[in-house]
Amino acid sequence: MANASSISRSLRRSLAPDDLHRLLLQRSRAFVTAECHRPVVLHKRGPDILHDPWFNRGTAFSMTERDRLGLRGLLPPSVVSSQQQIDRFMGDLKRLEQNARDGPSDTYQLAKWRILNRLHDRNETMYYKVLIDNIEEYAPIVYTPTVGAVCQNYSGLFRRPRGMYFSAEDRGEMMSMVYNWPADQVDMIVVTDGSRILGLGDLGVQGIGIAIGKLDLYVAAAGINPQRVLPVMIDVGTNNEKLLKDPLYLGLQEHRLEGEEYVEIIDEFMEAVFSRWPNVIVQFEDFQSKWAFRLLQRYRKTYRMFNDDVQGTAGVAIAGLLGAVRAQGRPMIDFPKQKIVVAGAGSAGIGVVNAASRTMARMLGNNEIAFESARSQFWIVDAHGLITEERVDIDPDARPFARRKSELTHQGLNEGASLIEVVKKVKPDVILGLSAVGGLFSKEVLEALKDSSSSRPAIFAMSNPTKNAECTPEEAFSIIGETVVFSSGSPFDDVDLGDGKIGHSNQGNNMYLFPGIGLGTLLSGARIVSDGMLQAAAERLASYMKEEEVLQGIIYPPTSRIRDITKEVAAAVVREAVAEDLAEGYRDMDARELARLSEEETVDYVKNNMWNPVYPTVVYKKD
Ligand SMILES: NC(=O)C1=CN([C@@H]2O[C@H](COP(=O)(O)OP(=O)(O)OC[C@H]3O[C@@H](n4cnc5c(N)ncnc54)[C@H](O)[C@@H]3O)[C@@H](O)[C@H]2O)C=CC1
Ligand SMILES: CC(=O)C(=O)O
Ligand SMILES: [Mg+2]
Repeated sequence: MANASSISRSLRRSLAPDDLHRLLLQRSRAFVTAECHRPVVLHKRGPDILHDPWFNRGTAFSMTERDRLGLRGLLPPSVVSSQQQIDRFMGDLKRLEQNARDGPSDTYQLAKWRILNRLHDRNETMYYKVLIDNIEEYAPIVYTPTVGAVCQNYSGLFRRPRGMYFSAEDRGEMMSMVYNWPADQVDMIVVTDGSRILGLGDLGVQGIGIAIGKLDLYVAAAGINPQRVLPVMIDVGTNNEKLLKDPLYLGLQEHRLEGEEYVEIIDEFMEAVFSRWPNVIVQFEDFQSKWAFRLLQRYRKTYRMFNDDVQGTAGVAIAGLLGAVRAQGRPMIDFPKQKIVVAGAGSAGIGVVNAASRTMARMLGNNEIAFESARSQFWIVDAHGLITEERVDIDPDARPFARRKSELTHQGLNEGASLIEVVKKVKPDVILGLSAVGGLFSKEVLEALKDSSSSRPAIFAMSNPTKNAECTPEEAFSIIGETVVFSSGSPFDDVDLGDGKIGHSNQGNNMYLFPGIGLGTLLSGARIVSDGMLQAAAERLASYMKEEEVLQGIIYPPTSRIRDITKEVAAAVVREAVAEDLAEGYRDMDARELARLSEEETVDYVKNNMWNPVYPTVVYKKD
């Protein structure tokens, strides 16, 4: 490389002083420029580059660099300039100052999330030890409600990528891209397309936060090895106009793909991950309802997968509904007599009604009459009011539960009747909200519930995050009184009812089931996740609660017991997989050995296979 000193003596002599000075300056500029552009030879690829602060440039890596360096899929799809990176960082910093001046809000929770996230980046073992030992305090940070705010602010909070991103631009590349992930073994994938994150709507690529949060619980509650989990975002665009206009948004800045094009991308993703990791389990999370049902039907008989919002939520709701029956001092077998009003007919609401009516029907004899009788115990109200068979363009998934014309006259209700009217006329034992509408169980609705035919009406305000809860426990206990059984999707504190009495606030969230469903499927080696396995999980959660607890209105365990309950749920799933002849075994434990295990031995087997956050002995071996 030429430098200033390489000007020959004869040339120096032949030039006028000014010309020589100009030439020297020119040459020195050229030298500096050439030095800056000299390629840096890297001896690492993929994640090792992203974790090296000297070489990492995050989202500013161009697409060709991502391909050259094995980074495709390890970063959100948008390529940004270094100035945009700085703008994003400064915007985030300023927002924090602004919020702090306005008083405490999500900011305080987000600050905790940032500190935990930094620990997660530095030392996974320590991060999970902190999380497991303080799960009650930190589950609301890494999971709902704070994870909702994290997703909303993701582009600002983004520092270091976690997980994989498959975008519409990666069509035809996924089969090779999966090899950019460093781990040869992946047990659990949580995948989202960001189209319905909690009750916050379409957050596009920013929804990756929910997949990360769910996998944190897989590690903390189920003891899945953190080196074998993979959060995934499938970015097919977003219909969130605000994000589309945001220059700092990290996802594809185009509207969502629909129809067959969309399905082809998800198909390609499934083929790619199962081709590299044939034993992986894929949990679908927070897909908008129309795709949630369709993709579940498409894959559930061929792949080890389940949809948490449809199936996990259903199981948790069933366990809680059975708990509410017991809280009335009645046996679980009385469940089919409960009248249940459900607000919300999306993936979660319909998933609950489907599974709960099947549970009732089984208790009634599992025949056609039983199914008809079970169906008639549910009233579903959506954004357009009560769903009846007179509904024009009725959603096919809701159709089986539409109230019949003959029943309507008898009940004095009409198509589209409001929630208040329905509660007044039906006098339900339970109202269950999966509507994503905060405050939907208004004072009037709660007043109407006072006329419930139950001695202990139950309220499930299951929508997330906190601001979307259909009502708060304070509202429920103050309006209905101490008899009410209350649960919510995001955590609330118990309510002091005076005279030493406590109004228990249960957390009715699928986090009590999905970790055990995943772990049980893994340890049984079941090729699919059957209805029976899901039912076994729900029943184990229901029976986990002791009589004296449910009589006090405690229908779900506290988060502090989540590791223990997950172990029990996983063992129930393993046993059901064995009973259904679906289990193919795991590592040394083949199907025959699994079948020989007693109930107690199955629980031990699960416990022994759970990862614990302890530093392993590390030794150096030369290649
Ligand atoms: N606690 C838990 O474990 C879980 C909670 N959820 C929560 O459930 C909520 C809904 O989830 P999806 O079903 O997937 O969403 P979705 O958007 O598909 O469904 C929402 C439903 O609520 C209905 N709705 C809207 N306004 C209403 C109103 N004023 N009255 C009655 N119904 C109304 C809509 O018509 C729709 O049927 C979300 O907030 C989500 O966070 C979801 C899964 C698990
Ligand atoms: C808990 C959960 O899965 C949801 O709110 O979507
Ligand atoms: Mg969800």
